[in-house]
Amino acid sequence: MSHTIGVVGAGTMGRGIVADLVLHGIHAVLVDLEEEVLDEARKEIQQIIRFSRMLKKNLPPIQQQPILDSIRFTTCLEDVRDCEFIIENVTENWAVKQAVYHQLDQICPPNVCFAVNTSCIPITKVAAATKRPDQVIGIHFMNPVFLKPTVEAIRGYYTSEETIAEARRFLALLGKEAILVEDYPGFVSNRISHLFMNEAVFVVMDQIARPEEVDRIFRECFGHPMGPLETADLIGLDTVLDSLGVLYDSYQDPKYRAAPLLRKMVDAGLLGRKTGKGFYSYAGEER
Ligand SMILES: NC(=O)c1ccc[n+]([C@@H]2O[C@H](COP(=O)([O-])OP(=O)(O)OC[C@H]3O[C@@H](n4cnc5c(N)ncnc54)[C@H](O)[C@@H]3O)[C@@H](O)[C@H]2O)c1
Repeated sequence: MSHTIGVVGAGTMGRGIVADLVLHGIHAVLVDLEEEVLDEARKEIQQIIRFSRMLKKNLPPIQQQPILDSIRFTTCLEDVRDCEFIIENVTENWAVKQAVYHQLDQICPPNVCFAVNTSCIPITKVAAATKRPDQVIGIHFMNPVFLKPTVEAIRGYYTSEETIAEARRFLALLGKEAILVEDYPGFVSNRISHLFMNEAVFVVMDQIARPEEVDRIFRECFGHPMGPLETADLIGLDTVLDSLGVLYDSYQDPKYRAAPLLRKMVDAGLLGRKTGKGFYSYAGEER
C-alpha cells in the first residue's frame, strides 16, 4: 500500500518535498492558502520532476501524469486528516506556525507525528502548541530537496525515541538519512550559515566587493559548492530575513542583526530565485 504524507505550505520547500515524495512513489496532500499558489506549485513540481531525471540517475522510473495524479492540491487543511505523517513548511513566522499547529492537532489522529521544517524556530516551542509534544520533531530539509541525501533532524525537549524512529523510517523511504541534533534556535546549520549570509550582505552594502566576487571567494578559494549570496537567493531573501529575526530575538545577540541592505531588498520585492531577482537575475526561471 502506498504511503500518504500531508505537506502543509506549498512554497519553495513544500514544492521540493512533494516532488521528492512522488518521485519515490509516495502520495501527497499539499495544502496552501490560495488556489493560485497551488497552481504555481503544480507547475514547479512538474519542472522539478523533469530536471530530477537529468540530475539524478538512480531515481525509480516514473511517468509524468500518474505521478502528478498522486498529489492532491488543496486549500483545506482538513484534507490531511487521513495522512500518516505531516511535514509542515509554512512561512517562517511564529504566529503563522502556531495557528497551523493548533489546527493540525485537532484534525490529525493522535498517533500521527508532526515534522517541523523550520530554519530557526525551536521545536520545543512548536511542540508546546500541540497536545502531542512527544510526537513533534524538527526535520530541516535542505534545498533542492531531491538532491540532498541528508537532513538535520532536531530533538525537541519532549520528542520521544519512537518519534525519532518514525522520522528515520519516513526519511528512509526518500533515501535520506538524518543527523540528529539538540534544540536551540537555528540548530547547527542555520545558526552558522545565517551569520555567513548576513555578513556577506554587509560586505556588499559596504562596497567591499560585488556579489559575484563574494561568492567566487567561497566557491574557488574555500571550495564551497555555492557562495553565501547565491545560497540566500536560493533560500529566499524574505526567509533569510525572517530567520535572522528569530535568531536575534532568541539569543538577544546583536551578531544576528539583519543587514539593512537585506531588509531593503525584501521591501523592494527582490526575494531571489522565487521572484526572478535577488543578488542575481534569473530571467525566466522564477523559483
Ligand atoms: N527556503 C529554504 O531553503 C528552506 C530550507 C529549509 C527550511 N526552510 C523553512 O521551511 C519553511 C518554509 O519555507 P519556504 O522557503 O518554503 O517559504 P515560502 O515563503 O516559499 O513558502 C511558505 C508557504 O506557506 C504558505 N502558508 C502560509 N500560511 C499558511 C497556512 N496557514 N496554511 C497553509 N499554507 C500556508 C504560504 O502561502 C507559502 O506558500 C520555513 O519555516 C523555512 O524557514 C526553508
